[in-house]
Amino acid sequence: MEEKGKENSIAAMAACYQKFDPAAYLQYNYTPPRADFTRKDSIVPWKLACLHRAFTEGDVSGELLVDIGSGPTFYQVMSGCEVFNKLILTDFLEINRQELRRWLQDEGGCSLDWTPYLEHVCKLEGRRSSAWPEKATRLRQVVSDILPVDVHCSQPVAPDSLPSTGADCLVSCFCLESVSPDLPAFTRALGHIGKLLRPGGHLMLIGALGESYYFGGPGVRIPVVPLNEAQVCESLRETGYTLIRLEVYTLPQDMRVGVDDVTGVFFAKFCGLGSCG
Ligand SMILES: Nc1ncnc2c1ncn2[C@@H]1O[C@@H](CSCCNC[C@@H]2Cc3ccc([N+](=O)[O-])cc3CN2)[C@@H](O)[C@H]1O
Repeated sequence: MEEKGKENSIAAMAACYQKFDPAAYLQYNYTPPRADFTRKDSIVPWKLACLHRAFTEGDVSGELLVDIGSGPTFYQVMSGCEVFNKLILTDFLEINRQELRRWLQDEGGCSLDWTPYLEHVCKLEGRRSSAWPEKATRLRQVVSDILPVDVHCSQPVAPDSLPSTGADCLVSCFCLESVSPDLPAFTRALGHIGKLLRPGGHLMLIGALGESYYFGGPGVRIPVVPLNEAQVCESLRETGYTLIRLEVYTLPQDMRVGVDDVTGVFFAKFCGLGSCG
């Protein structure tokens, strides 16, 4: 696609996000049935289990974890916040960065109660679920910044906002495929964020399979580039990542609630350029 065409399709995607509604988005995806902690086959417990295992199996370490495209959610860093002493959250929209700030400042007015998530991750860690306030304190302590990000820029975050050596680990959930007009744009975005990672660092990626749209609020239909597992792995291989593990969740019928046409979710753990370690 010509340069002008690429710019136009990315600008059109950015325009879709101007009506994104964090509260509605959280309601659609982060409440039952998709976030039902009493059900083994609910999506959110599956994602939290993947993240817990990936962060605690011994090969992931360092100082700095960066979450790319945090949206208005924290679940994706509730395991990583125990491993890293510094955590940077990022999002494209100020409205999402505000939502993150509201919870971090613990001043009330948040759109979602994260307590059941904190309790569940405590249990995954072998702790009592009543230890959730300590986990909330830990998460609030390690978050050092909430930055604007644009994965379509060759430099997705402001220069000097990360150490020159890069992040030790990146996590990104449901972002790249939801902001890329097509597969080449998805692959380019992957390359852009890969430059934020130190050699041998790790990338944890959660994304939607077979999704062509989702609702980011009432009537806010946002296009998504439909991906299958092979395309995800090919894009990551092209970008120089080494696959450590790929896990796939297929949505049961009652998890298809009309807010998107996603058929599956993938969790992928990768190691960046250079030796894994
Ligand atoms: N250029 C950009 N660079 C970086 N971030 C950007 C950019 N543009 C927008 N953003 C930022 O990226 C966005 C991230 S939210 C994207 C939602 N992804 C789709 C949605 C998610 C979801 C969740 C759960 C489940 N499930 O089955 O449980 C399924 C699904 C599938 N549907 C948003 O925060 C925006 O602010």
